[in-house]
Amino acid sequence: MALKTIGAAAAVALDKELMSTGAFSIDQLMELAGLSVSQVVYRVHPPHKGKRILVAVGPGNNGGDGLVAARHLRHYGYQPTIYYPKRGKNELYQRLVKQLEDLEVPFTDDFPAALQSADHVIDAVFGFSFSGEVREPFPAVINAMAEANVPVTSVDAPSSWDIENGPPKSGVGSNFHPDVLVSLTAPKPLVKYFKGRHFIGGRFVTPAIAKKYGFDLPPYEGLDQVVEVDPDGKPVKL
Ligand SMILES: NC(=O)C1=CN([C@@H]2O[C@H](COP(=O)(O)OP(=O)(O)OC[C@H]3O[C@@H](n4cnc5c(N)ncnc54)[C@H](O)[C@@H]3O)[C@@H](O)[C@H]2O)[C@@H](O)CC1
Ligand SMILES: [K+]
Repeated sequence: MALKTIGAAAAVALDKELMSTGAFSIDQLMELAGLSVSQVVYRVHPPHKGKRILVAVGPGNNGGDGLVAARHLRHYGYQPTIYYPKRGKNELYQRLVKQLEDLEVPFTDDFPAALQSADHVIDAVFGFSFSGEVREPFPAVINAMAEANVPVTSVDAPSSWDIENGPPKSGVGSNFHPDVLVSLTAPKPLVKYFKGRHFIGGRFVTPAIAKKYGFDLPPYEGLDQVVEVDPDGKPVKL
């Protein structure tokens, strides 16, 4: 049995459908996506392994998931730091920033320096709308994550990877292999190039939507917002 995936165009259509006929707001979906990411970090990197979490935040909704995850992690007792060089003008992003500021979560302009004192990194730079070559100021961030001595958890996609074809053959991102991936809603085709621990999150999909887009709902247990799966898509029992 192969792991079922959805391509970039299907991911965009599914997202739109949830927010139109599905009657969800973007805030709700982003909150649940970010909550999933925070639960994965708690599982793979519990606080006793080190509380300093550096979050690389991109300009779109993938970045928004990272901002939400950072807020939850702060409430779990971690010490997140945010790198957010291209801030979205959308008021949703501004509210997420305000919520972090009110929790006294620091923001940094120097990603490589912040990485020196981080215990874990969250890559929330790009998700399913990434395409082409990585533009400034993100090449240095991708390179730093590729060479990090601490584990990296990528949100929805390893940033800089092509959603269908995985890591670039050369240049920025060609050596970026994060340790952990949280696929939101459903895995994207790039998962076949990913070798680390793989989780599925985003516990908001109805059985009808999953059927329409041709994937299986993960067998979430109890209160969990995430399921770890093996390369065949079978749940990993802890
Ligand atoms: N239904 C879902 O699955 C949900 C998805 N969400 C998140 O939303 C993400 C998709 O968000 P968006 O569509 O806003 O897009 P992304 O966050 O994937 O990225 C778009 C941003 O990156 C920039 N960008 C694209 N290619 C670039 C390049 N080569 N160099 C530099 N910048 C580049 C674009 O200008 C845009 O600002 C998903 O991956 C997921 O993380 C959640 O927030 C909510 C629910
Ligand atoms: K990402």
